[in-house]
Amino acid sequence: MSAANPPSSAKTSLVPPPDAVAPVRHPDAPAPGTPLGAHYDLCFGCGGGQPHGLHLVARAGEGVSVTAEFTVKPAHQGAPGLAHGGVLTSALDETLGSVNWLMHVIAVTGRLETDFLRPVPVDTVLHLDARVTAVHGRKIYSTATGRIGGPDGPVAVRADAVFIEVKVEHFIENGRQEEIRAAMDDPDQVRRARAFEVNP
Ligand SMILES: CCCCCCCC(=O)SCCNC(=O)CCNC(=O)[C@H](O)C(C)(C)COP(=O)(O)OP(=O)(O)OC[C@H]1O[C@@H](n2cnc3c(N)ncnc32)[C@H](O)[C@@H]1OP(=O)(O)O
Repeated sequence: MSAANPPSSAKTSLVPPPDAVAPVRHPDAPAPGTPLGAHYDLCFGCGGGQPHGLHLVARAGEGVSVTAEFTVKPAHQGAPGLAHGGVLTSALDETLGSVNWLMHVIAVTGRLETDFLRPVPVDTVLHLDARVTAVHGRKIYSTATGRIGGPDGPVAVRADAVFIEVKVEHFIENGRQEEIRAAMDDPDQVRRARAFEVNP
């Protein structure tokens, strides 16, 4: 797609087309309850190497779903004492991004639409839940919620998304060489696979 010729809104719809199919869990996907770990140490969403990142921790769920937690820190404020909306959207984006690994697919966010239902104070644990609802070619349709006060608490944020499956070239051609080289040299084989689409 060229930047000068963006897709029409019909092409970026969050509603799966009628011939979309159900997502298929990869046979080697981690068992429900298994922590997924960071896909990249410097990822703003999940990496341990980002001091002000979200440090989001995700676990495999049933089917093609994950659960995750993110604790809102003072560095994540927008209004005094409240989480910034963009940060909450990042937490939803990261959780939705991680669920694609259960299909052993590498995908990037194409479209993400967030509803903000309740304010989220600093120190709150946001309990996230994301699942893939449908797949159509390279398009992956998914949905996520973020609850406060516990995993069964009220929904504070929710999002619907379309992720687009990409090949390793997406990162190699568009990323900075120094980070790409470092990620490729990562001794953790699973993390390397998740970043670069090579089945371990
Ligand atoms: C590795 C895990 C990382 C996880 C981190 C958390 C997730 C992220 O934040 S990823 C970072 C944010 N996202 C990005 O940077 C993506 C930037 N965008 C791009 O690189 C490109 O536009 C990209 C790859 C999405 C699509 O480009 P391209 O590969 O040329 O696809 P293209 O052939 O135009 O479209 C393929 C299909 O996707 C659809 N599509 C393309 N863009 C969108 C969009 N924005 N929304 C919905 N659908 C779209 C097209 O309509 C087309 O559908 P169909 O097959 O039915 O015709």
